Amino acid sequence: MPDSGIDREIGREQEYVAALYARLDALRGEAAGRLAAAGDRESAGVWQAEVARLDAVEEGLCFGRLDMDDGRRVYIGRLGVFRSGDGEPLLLDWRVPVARAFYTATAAAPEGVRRRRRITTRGRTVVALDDELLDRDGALDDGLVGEAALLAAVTVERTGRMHDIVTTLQAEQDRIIRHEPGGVLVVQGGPGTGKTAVALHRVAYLLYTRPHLRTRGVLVVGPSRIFLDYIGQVLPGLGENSVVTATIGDLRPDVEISRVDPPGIAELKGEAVMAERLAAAVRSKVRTPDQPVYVGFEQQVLRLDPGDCGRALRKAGRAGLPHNQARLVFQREIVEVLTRRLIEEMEAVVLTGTGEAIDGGSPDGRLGEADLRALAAAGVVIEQDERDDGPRTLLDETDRAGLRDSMLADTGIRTVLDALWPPLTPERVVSDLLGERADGWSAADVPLLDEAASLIGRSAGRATFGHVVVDEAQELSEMDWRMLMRRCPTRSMTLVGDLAQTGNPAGTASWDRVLRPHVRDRWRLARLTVNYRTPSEIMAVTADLLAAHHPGTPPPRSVRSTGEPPWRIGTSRADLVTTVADLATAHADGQLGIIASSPLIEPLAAALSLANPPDLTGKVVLLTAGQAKGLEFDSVLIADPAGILGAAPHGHNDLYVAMTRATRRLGVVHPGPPPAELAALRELVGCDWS
Ligand SMILES: Nc1ncnc2c1ncn2[C@@H]1O[C@H](COP(=O)(O)OP(=O)(O)OP(=O)(O)O)[C@@H](O)[C@H]1O
Repeated sequence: MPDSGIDREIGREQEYVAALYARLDALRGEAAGRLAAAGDRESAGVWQAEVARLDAVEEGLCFGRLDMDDGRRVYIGRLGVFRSGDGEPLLLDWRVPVARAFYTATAAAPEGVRRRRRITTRGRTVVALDDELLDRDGALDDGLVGEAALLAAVTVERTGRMHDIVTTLQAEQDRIIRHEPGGVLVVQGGPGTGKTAVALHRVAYLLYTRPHLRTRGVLVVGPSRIFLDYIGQVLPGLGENSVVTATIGDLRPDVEISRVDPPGIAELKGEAVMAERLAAAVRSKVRTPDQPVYVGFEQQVLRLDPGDCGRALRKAGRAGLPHNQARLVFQREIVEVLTRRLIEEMEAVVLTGTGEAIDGGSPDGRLGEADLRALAAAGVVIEQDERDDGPRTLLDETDRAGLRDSMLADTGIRTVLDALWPPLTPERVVSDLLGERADGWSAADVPLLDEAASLIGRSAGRATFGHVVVDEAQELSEMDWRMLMRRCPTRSMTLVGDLAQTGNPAGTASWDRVLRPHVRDRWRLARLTVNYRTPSEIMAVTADLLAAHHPGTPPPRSVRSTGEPPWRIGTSRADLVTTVADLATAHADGQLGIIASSPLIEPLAAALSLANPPDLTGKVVLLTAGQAKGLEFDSVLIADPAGILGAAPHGHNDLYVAMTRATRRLGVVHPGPPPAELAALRELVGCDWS
C-alpha cells in the first residue's frame, strides 16, 4: 500500500479505536459510580473488581481485526465492548470462539478469514497496521502467525517483568490455552517455548469461559518468590486479579522455612515412601497394652482389659478418621467400658425393699462412701431416704452421660487414655520420624508436615482450588505432588515444565511417574516446540549438553537468529570475580543476568554492589541457576560453569537452564579449562560485548 493509502487506513482505524476508548471511558465512569454508591461490602467488591478490570485494558485495548470471506468484519481486543443501546459488539474479547481464528488461521487453513490485521497502538494512538491476506493461493506457511509482530515482541528489551502475549499468541499455544479444563493437562516444552506465558493465558481463558472458577479459586504455583514477582503483572494485565500465586512452601504459610537440607537429604524427604513412613509413625503411636490397665476414679479402681482396648482400637480404626478425630472415638469407647464397670460396682450394693443386698452387694446393705463420692463426682446425688430403696436401676441415661463426661474430664483417666492413643501434632510426628530437633524447617519438610497434618486431622480449613496451574512442574517432589493434590480435589490442573530442566534432585524425570498415583492415566500431554526466547546461535551450543544428558529430547526450534555467537573467556580462579565484574561493567545494551555458582554470589554482589537476593528490575541482576529458573535477560553471563555443573546431581540441567535464559547474547567465564560440554564455544581473549 502506498504511504498515503496506509495513512488513510491508519486514520480510519484511529477513528474506530477512539470510539472504543470513548465507550471504555463511559463504562469506567459507570463502574466508578456504582462503586461509590455500593451499599455493602459485597457489591463494593464486585464493582472494585470491575473498575480494576476496565483499568487493566488501557494499553492495547484493540489489537486486531478479522475480515471474513462473508464480508463480516470483527475487531479483537482485551475485552468485549458493546454499543450502548443496541448491545452490538464493537470489540470481541480475545477469548470468544470467533476470535480464535486471529491466532490460528493460516493461508493453508484460513478458517473463513480473508484478511488478518494487526493494529499496533501506543497509548490511544494507532501507530501501525500489519495485514496478512490469507486467501492467496500458494502463500508460504511456516507455521508462524503474524511473524513481524511476533519478532518485534520477542526482541524487545527485557525489563525484569513478564508481559502478556495476547496479541501474538501462536497456534500451538492457542490450542493449549483453549484445551478443555477437566483433568490434568501437562505441557512439556523446551526453554523459551512460552510455557509460562501459555499457562497464564490459559488461566485468563478459563476464568472467562468458566466463571464458577472465580468462586472456587485458581492457584498458580511457581518455583520461587522471585519468579512469582516476575510473572506478577501478566494476569492483572489481562484483567484478572483474582488468582492466588504461591510457591510450594507458601501452601503452608504457618511453616517458616529457616534451613537448607544437606545434599541427598531433600531427595530422600521428597520420596513418596515418606508418606507410608509418616502413616506408620502415626499408627505406631497407638498402643494396645498386653496387661490389664487399672484406672483410678474417685477412689474406685476400674480394670481395663487388653481385650477392651483392642475392641475400642478396632472400632476407632474402622471409623476411617484421621488420628486425632479417631482418638475421640477411641476415648468414647473406653469411657463407655469404664462407665459400665463403675455402674456394675455401684449396683452391686443396691438394696431390695426388704433390706437384702442384691448381686452380692455389701452385707450391711448400704451404698459405701466411695460409691457415694463417685456418684457425687458424676453429679448424681442420692438423697438419704433414697438410699435404701428397693431393686431398681440406680442411674438413668442422664446420670450415665454425666458420669461419662466426668470421666472424660478426669485427669487420671485422661492420662491413661493419652498413653494409649496420644494426641499428635504434625511437628511432633515429623520431627520424631526424622529424628531431628525441631530447630527449624526446610522446604522439603513442608510437604511432610502437610502430610502429617492430614493424617492426624489438622488440615481442616486449608484452602482448596477449582483449578491449579503449576509452572516448572518438573521441580516438584513426589511428596510435593501429594500436598498439591490435596489442594485440588477436582484434579483440574495445568502443569507446565521441561524434564530437561529439572534441578531439584527430588524433582521428576517422568510425568507419568508423578501423576499416575493420583490420576492413573487420566492426564494429557501437549508439546510446545518453538523457542521464542533463545536465538539459534545459543541453542546450537546447548546441543551437546542436551544430547549428552537427554538423548532423544529434540531441542526446540528457535524462531530467530541474531548473528551473535556465544563466547567463553578463560581466567584463573583468583581473577574470576574481577573478570566477571569488568564484563558486567562493560555491558551497556539491555539487561544483563549474571548466573553464577553459589559460592560466587556473595563476592560478586560485593564487587558489583548488587542486590542479594536479586532485584529483577536492575540493569544487572545476579543470581544462581536455581533462582534463574523461568526468567530471561537480554544478555547472560555465566560465571564458573563447572561450579554449577558440579554443585548438584542435576548440575547439567542447571547449566542448561542458565545457558537458555538469554534473548540475545551469552558469555561464559570459566576458571581453568572449560567443562567439556562448553569446549566448543568460541574462545575470546577479551570482550566488550560488541
Ligand atoms: N507467542 C508469543 N509472542 C510473543 N512472545 C512470546 C510468545 N511466546 C513466548 N513468547 C516470549 O518468549 C519468552 C519465553 O516464554 P516463557 O517464559 O513463557 O517460556 P518457557 O517455556 O516458560 O521458558 P522456560 O522453560 O525456559 O522457563 C517470553 O518472553 C515470552 O513472552
